[in-house]
Amino acid sequence: MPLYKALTIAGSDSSGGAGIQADLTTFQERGVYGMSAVTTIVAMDPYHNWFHNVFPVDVETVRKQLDTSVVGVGIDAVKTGMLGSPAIIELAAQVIEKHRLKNVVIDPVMVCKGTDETEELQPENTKSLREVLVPKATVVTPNLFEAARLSQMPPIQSVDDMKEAAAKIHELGAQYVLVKGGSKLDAVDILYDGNKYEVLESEKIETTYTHGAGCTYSAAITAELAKGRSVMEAVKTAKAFITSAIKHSFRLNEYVGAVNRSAYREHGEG
Ligand SMILES: Nc1ncnc2c1ncn2[C@@H]1O[C@H](COP(=O)(O)OP(=O)(O)O)[C@@H](O)[C@H]1O
Ligand SMILES: Cc1ncc(COP(=O)(O)O)c(C=O)c1O
Repeated sequence: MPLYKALTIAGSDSSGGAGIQADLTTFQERGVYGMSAVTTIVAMDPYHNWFHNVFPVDVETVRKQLDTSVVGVGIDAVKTGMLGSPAIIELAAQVIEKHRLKNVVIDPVMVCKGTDETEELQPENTKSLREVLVPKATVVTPNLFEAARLSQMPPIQSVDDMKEAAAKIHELGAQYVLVKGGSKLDAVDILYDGNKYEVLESEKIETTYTHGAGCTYSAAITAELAKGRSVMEAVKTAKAFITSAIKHSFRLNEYVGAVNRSAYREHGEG
């Protein structure tokens, strides 16, 4: 069997549900070898309402990690998650450009579930994401909040708004835009390639245990692209994978529940 390799450039989620922990376990579930460059460390405060503290890693340390996988090993696909600072966003864009990386999935993480989702964690990153990194994406995967920020639209409230946002984000230079409706818009996602809107639907699951959903979804897309699948095939497989992971999600504590990345292997789509 050929060995397919994927890289995640993302934050570490100390609670294990999202971030690089989600990405590497998803790569494993999808049969792809995973490597990582840690950009930030997120710690949740168990004494103060699960408050998220974000500790950035310095740019040179990120650069050395990227050299390890990109130059030292070689990769078939890459995804970015929480990047921590404009300097790290720019570094990721430079590495993609310099090494002509293919199969680039940009998950433009701006908020964490379990926090107030109207509160953007690092607003200074949005400008760099729009201008520097999104244009390099094979696929960019914003949720509703992130799609509004990237498209500079007011809050997104309908599937038509999602389509409008997808078109505006496509104009930034991304090849495909995947806007995720999530629990607010009936788990409908819109995939736009500049010509056609594909509507991806799944059953909406009544749960708040969705920590790690976005990371897991974009990591599954990345793994499928690493194996040579088309964007459409990759997104369809990843949608089935994340729907099963949400269906079988579990409680971590009084604040949060995480998606279950072994669910698709254990239960299929059921
Ligand atoms: N309650 C739910 N039931 C089914 N699918 C969901 C639910 N919530 C989110 N999803 C789906 O999970 C994937 C990740 O989306 P979302 O949770 O919006 O990402 P993020 O973690 O970036 O906010 C998308 O396909 C979305 O439509
Ligand atoms: C390091 C890191 N990346 C990404 C996220 C976003 O996670 P989700 O997949 O739930 O949107 C979080 C949320 O806590 C995080 O801690």
